[in-house]
Amino acid sequence: MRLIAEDLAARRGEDLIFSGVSFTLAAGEALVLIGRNGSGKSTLLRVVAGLLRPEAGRVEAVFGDGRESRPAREVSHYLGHRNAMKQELTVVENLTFWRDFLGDVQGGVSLSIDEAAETVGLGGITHLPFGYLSAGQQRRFAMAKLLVAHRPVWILDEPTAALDASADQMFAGLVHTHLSKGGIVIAATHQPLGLNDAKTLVMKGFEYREMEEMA
Ligand SMILES: Nc1ncnc2c1ncn2[C@@H]1O[C@H](COP(=O)(O)OP(=O)(O)OP(=O)(O)O)[C@@H](O)[C@H]1O
Repeated sequence: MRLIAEDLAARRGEDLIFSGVSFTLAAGEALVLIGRNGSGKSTLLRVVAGLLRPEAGRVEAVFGDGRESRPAREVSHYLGHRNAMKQELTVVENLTFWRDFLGDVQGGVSLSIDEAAETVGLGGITHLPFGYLSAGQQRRFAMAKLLVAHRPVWILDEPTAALDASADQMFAGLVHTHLSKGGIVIAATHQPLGLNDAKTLVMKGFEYREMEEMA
């Protein structure tokens, strides 16, 4: 499978944030978005995830010889700044919802909720309401969401912001395993996350580009 973005443009409110963004990622490849605050990294990730309609262009998952394609959002996990979990529900209830809602794509194999909890280092507390957990524990369970439903594309927006070094290391391991199995990762991150061989895309933001042209 390949992830292909062609000539994407996106608008927030009145402002065109970027245009002409294209990239191709093959199985096992990662793309890291680089750019100052407000340059459009989160906006691009939300477009790829299908959470924001592009102003122009398209982003698709293309299979085999290219005759079959699906919108990228149908094969993607999105881990944004927020955890996307209900505070009142237990961890098991939250992860069960995501497992059933997202399902496994492409005959992939996912982990059970207990296995995923063990993998993020938090086996044994999945019966607790999500809201009872520490911020770091909550983030680790948000990462477990990536494991309970198999989706080949992981879209990650600052996934380890505010986490301790061991959580960084744990998550880098998850990313590495995902890529080694032929997964695709597109991320905005200031942590290395084991993405040393990743492709990079520099986001400049529209105002910045206009200023550069004027200078
Ligand atoms: N909901 C929104 N409505 C209007 N403008 C928005 C909205 N969200 C973001 N923007 C604007 O879009 C631009 C790009 O924001 P975006 O969050 O994509 O940047 P970023 O590169 O991810 O920044 P950061 O590194 O700070 O997370 C910014 O100028 C921001 O003010």
